[in-house]
Amino acid sequence: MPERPVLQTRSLDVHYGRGRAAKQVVFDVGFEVRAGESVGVIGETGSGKSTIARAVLGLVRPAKGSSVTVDGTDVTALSARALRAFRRSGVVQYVFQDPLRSLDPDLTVGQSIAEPLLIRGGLRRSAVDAAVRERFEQVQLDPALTGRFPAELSGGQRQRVAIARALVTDPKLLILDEPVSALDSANRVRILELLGILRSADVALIFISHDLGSVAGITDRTLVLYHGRLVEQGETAQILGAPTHPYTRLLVGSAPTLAGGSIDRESRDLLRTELVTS
Ligand SMILES: Nc1ncnc2c1ncn2[C@@H]1O[C@H](COP(=O)(O)OP(=O)(O)OP(=O)(O)O)[C@@H](O)[C@H]1O
Repeated sequence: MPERPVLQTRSLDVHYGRGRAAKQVVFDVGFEVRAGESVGVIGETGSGKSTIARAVLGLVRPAKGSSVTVDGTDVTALSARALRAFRRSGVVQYVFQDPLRSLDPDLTVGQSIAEPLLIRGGLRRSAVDAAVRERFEQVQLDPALTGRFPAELSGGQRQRVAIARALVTDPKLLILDEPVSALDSANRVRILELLGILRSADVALIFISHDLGSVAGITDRTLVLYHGRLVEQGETAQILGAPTHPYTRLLVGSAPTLAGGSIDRESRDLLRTELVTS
């Protein structure tokens, strides 16, 4: 394993809004992800999972004193222009829950996969085409689909295209935000298998999910967020098998309800009582 983590956050605080309207949603979050590692991020709706991902991409500005270092660069210290260049470099890529959000409906899927390389520039057209073909193969898509538009594909195929597009810049860090939750169970399994294959490719993965079964299947370590705070982190088997924090115990105990996106009111009330008294 290389010495330097691909991602390191320290004292990460994020607020939304300004002045009196400012609301802190992430508090003092610190963690690392290394090359080849797959890290799950779990926590109920609104716990700050996507906000942390946005901070890694420089889409939200963390508070002073926070640091988010990606491949040796502290993104919190970059100017707006340098941040755009950082995102264009493709060192970090983000896959959304709904691939229709990340794919341009007016581009064929082949064009969509090529786009990040064309934006970054510096490659001949033949090299771009070869990279698109290679990624199609890597995500096990039929090459005959290259000329189709996103609307002409199934949800599972579209998510493969979104993953291929994310991989085409050879990212060091791939953030997957609920990548399987919009899919039916057969496609969900296929995409998880695919992500399992990608794990060996030395890409660091962050896998944000409500589905603890998926997290158990493809991550080495897991971070547990509760109201914007990192309450527990460790090996996934330990976190899901023998959680120590009361919130994680509740989350794991109510796993089936989490599939719906949020724990129920009764559990939440119980949790509050437990946390206050723990
Ligand atoms: N652009 C925004 N402006 C103001 N508040 C926001 C914004 N985006 C998110 N929030 C708030 O920040 C908190 C954390 O939201 P975030 O989307 O990071 O949670 P999450 O854990 O990813 O939730 P989910 O599982 O529903 O995606 C929530 O209270 C949310 O309402």
